[in-house]
Parts: sequence; C-alpha cells; structure tokens
Amino acid sequence: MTILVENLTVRKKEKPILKDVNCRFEDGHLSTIIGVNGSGKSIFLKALLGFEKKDGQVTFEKDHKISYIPQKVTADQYFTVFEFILLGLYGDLDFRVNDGQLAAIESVMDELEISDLADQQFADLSGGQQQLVVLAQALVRQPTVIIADEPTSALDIKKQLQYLQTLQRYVHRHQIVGIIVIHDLTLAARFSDSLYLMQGGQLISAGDPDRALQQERLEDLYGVELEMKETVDQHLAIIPLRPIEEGSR
Ligand SMILES: Nc1ncnc2c1ncn2[C@@H]1O[C@H](COP(=O)(O)OP(=O)(O)OP(=O)(O)O)[C@@H](O)[C@H]1O
Repeated sequence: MTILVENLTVRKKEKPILKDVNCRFEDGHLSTIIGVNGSGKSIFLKALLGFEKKDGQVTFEKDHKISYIPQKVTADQYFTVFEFILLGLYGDLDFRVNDGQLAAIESVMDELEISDLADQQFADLSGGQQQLVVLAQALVRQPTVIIADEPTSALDIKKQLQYLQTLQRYVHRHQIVGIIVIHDLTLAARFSDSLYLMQGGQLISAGDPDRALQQERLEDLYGVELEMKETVDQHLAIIPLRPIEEGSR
C-alpha cells in the first residue's frame, strides 16, 4: 500500500492553503510532518482523508482501511473505555464479542498500559489518557493507513515515548502507512522513517529525515535558534534556545 499525492491544492475562501503538494507515502514507514502553526498540516491530513474540496489527486494504491486520529477528540459520555475501544471493531462485530476480538483489545490495552482504565467512562479521563485510548481504538481496527494529528500533545514524557514506539512498531510489523503531525522535533527525529517539512502550504522536503533535520533549515523554518546534539543512544536531540530577531540574519 502506498499513497501518491499529486499537485494537491486546497483553497479556503479563495486563498490557497495547500499549494501544489507532491509526495508519496510508503507502507512500513512512519511519516512525520512538522511545520509552524497555520502552515497547512491539518488541512493536508484532511485532504488526504477526502474531507477537503481539492484540486489534484490523492491515490491509494489498493483497498485501504483508515484509522484517523483528529487533533481534538470529542468525548462521548456514554461509553466506558472498553466499549470505546470496541467501537474500533465496528463493522466486524456480531451479537457477541469473540475471543479473538477480546484478546486483541486486551493486548493493545496492555501494550499502552491502560488496562486499569477499562471500566472508566471515556469522558471522565484526562486528556492524555483519552489520547492513549483513541490510539487503542485506532489500532484494534487493524487499519492499513493510520493518520494522526498531534496525537501526543497531551501526554507525559514516558507516555509520548510509549505511544510513538507502539505506533511505529505497529506500522513496521503490519507494513501499513503511518502519517502523523507532531510539534516536538526531538520526537520527530527519533520516530520518523520519513520526515516532511510543511511551510506556507508547501512540502519543502522530500522525506529523507537526515536532509530535513539540518540545523539551518530548521532554524529558518521556525525562526528559532536551536541546539542540536546526539543523545547517548545515538538519536538527535533538538532543543529550542531563543527566537531569532527579525533582520538578524
Ligand atoms: N475554514 C477555513 N477558512 C479559512 N481559512 C482556513 C480555514 N481552515 C483553515 N484555514 C487556514 O488554513 C491555514 C492552515 O491551517 P491548518 O489547520 O492546516 O494549520 P496547521 O499547520 O495544522 O496548524 P497548527 O500547527 O496550529 O495545528 C491556517 O492559516 C488557517 O487559518
């Protein structure tokens, strides 16, 4: 499964928001999109999903099943966490939940360390707990494409790592397409198989993380001075130091 994006343009109130975007998302890759607020990342994801009126083409190579995790999750009051995750199997469910389905739900809850939340009301959970439960629902559906918009924004640092590790492992193991938008550059560097920079509605890098994560390029993109160094486990840490003053470069 691959997704081919050709000459994708989206306009809002006649203003172009996405401008002639071309790229290809490969299966078995967790692809990350980074970029400043308002650069068009969410609209891009929605255009991939077919939620936006667009020019150009988005072609899915074969039959696909998408799990989409939006930026804001609406909490339905009436579901427990278990029931909420079970909804990921909507379409496959019969009058009873079979042993395989039960095992799949238990396994994903276990992996994300949310088993103890099973009987709680989804709406009563913290924002971070809700993000983990939404991922569990997305995975239990066994998608061939998973698209997530800032899925780790409410998580503590351990859960951010667990979340992205679980997601990347799933993408690799099942050879599916994973596409996420994320603001944390160190996490993006650590967990991206492909990495794209969005600037003013255009993708300005072709997906190679090493090329995308060049210091000067990122400093120009964000207007921030950065410190970049290798961690003890040979990943890149990207630390924002200070905004670059207008006209100082
Ligand atoms: N319905 C709309 N009408 C007009 N402009 C819109 C509309 N929806 C989005 N936009 C504009 O499109 C641009 C891109 O929005 P988008 O939500 O994709 O940004 P983003 O990169 O995801 O930002 P963030 O990092 O803040 O989530 C913004 O300038 C936004 O104001």
